[in-house]
Amino acid sequence: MSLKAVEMPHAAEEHKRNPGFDLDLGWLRHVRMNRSALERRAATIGTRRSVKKQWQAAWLLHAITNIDLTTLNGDDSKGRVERLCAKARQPVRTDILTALGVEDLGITPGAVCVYHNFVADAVAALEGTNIPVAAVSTGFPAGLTPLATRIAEIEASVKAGAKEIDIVIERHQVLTQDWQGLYDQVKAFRAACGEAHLKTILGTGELATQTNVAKASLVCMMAGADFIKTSTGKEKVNADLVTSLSMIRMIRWFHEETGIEIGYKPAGGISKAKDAITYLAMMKDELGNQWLSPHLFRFGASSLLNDIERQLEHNVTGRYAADYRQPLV
Ligand SMILES: O=C[C@H](O)COP(=O)(O)O
Repeated sequence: MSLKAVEMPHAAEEHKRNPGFDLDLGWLRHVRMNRSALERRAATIGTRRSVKKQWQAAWLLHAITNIDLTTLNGDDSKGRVERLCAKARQPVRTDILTALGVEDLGITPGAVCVYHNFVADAVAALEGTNIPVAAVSTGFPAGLTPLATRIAEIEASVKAGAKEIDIVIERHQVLTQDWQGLYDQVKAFRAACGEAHLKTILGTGELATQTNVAKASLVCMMAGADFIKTSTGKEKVNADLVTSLSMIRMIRWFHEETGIEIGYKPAGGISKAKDAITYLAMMKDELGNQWLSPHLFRFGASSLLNDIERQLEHNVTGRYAADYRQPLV
């Protein structure tokens, strides 16, 4: 099998960061999302092309590079975080990689994502790799601790070695259309991040409308977000394709107006390899190939990698799952 045509991107690839812009309420007034139109479009994603067998493994290997390998549980421990980091170092069994002929590609996930208290343990466990540690800071998952506490939390996570900070916004600011309040907070979070990249979690399942999702996305990008992310994984409704379309269309619009490429991170409930391929197809169709790179696209996921590894094993043993004959090239 040849996997040469699929470029394996490097997580540390140089990329122009979002410098942030003024809050433009006039632009915000033009933002409207039509849920039925989004639903119609979402229903077509992944249905127009079929992935040939030999490309399935390539797409899945690529998807691994997009994963923020995550553990965010109340019973997390140093041992669990170290096991997760060991998995990040070797995300797929060597015998599977050898059978695929890709043992030399050095495939690793986009980041390891943990609570602040485990950042130092993760950094130590990943020493000698180029896998960054991402921290969920700012009172995750509700984001309702005092602002000064949240800013101090970001600073502490950066000091402990986090290269990426996933913050949560205050959902009520969106529900009451307090765009200035949201902008000011995200701008303060961006300043506290310094060189660390800022991902803004919107908690989309709690934002009531797709227009709210789109407006919150835009405000976060104006305030300097490097990524916009759907969910904490703790809301009742987490990532889905309809919400993803609202967000990535705002990424497209922001890029058209400013020239700045913002990353997208769907998170929560994405656990199947075939869903990963559907998301990649959506990114490719809506934003183009460059948005498949880990510096512009991540899955926030705790169990997706396990399913991808299982599917790769099926692939090398020639047992192709029927529902796996899916979209793409
Ligand atoms: O940001 C990542 C999510 O918390 C992970 O959610 P998951 O456990 O449903 O994959």
